[in-house]
Amino acid sequence: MLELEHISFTVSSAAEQAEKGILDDVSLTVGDNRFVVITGPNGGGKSTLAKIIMGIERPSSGRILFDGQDITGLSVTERADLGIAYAFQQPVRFKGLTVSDLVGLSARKELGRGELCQYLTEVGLCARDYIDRDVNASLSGGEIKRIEIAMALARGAKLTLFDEPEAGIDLWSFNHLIAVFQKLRRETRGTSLIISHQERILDIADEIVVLAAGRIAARGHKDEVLPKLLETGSSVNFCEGKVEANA
Ligand SMILES: Nc1ncnc2c1ncn2[C@@H]1O[C@H](COP(=O)(O)OP(=O)(O)OP(=O)(O)O)[C@@H](O)[C@H]1O
Repeated sequence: MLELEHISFTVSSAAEQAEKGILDDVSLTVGDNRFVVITGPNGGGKSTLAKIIMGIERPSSGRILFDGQDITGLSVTERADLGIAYAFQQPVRFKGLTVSDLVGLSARKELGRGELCQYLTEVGLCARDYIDRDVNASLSGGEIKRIEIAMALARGAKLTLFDEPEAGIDLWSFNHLIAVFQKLRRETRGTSLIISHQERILDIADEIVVLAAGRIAARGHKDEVLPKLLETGSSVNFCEGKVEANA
């Protein structure tokens, strides 16, 4: 279980010569084997929250507990050892490594060729064409993205964070991606915490969290939150950090 307790994050803004609040008193509990989607307007603080959960950024105040253990002061590596994994919004390209090296490294165990192929096929890549390919600039953004998701699947962490997995992939691959997430949810392969703007990903969620202006504006079962987000007549007051339906 992941518990965020009163997380705030501020940075010093040189331009304004003042502290800028990015996250403001965010508290959130995510149970085991849940499929939770965090959404909200650009700049609302979603990626920052993901980085704080990963250990890339430290909160200015508040605590993070994972399976009851306070991990606020732990490094990225220590958190990875506890079972927290992350698929980046802009995946990194590694020169000199093949796709199979990366997926194998991610699994942290020896993977047979069959297993490697299975992970690549799951994300819509023809395994034969990619398995021995170098991970370099010749791969498209969408291909890199799918390799990154295959790595996350191979890792099989207790908690996997996906930051805008839909970014930069075409419609065909997107359909595959939806199928991958549906399968992930069906097979309850650990907890998935997904940052997304995509309605079809929101629609798979057990729970939707709306983060706006650094605060949790709405949170609940998708059947409750999604209609409010989609309602044509709703007044979505993201700036003040709340989502409300018109009376
Ligand atoms: N280190 C930093 N220094 C200054 N401002 C920052 C820093 N990190 C994040 N921000 C600002 O905080 C806000 C939230 O950024 P964040 O990337 O978390 O938003 P987001 O909800 O993920 O947005 P998007 O949907 O566009 O990806 C943005 O205005 C961003 O410019």
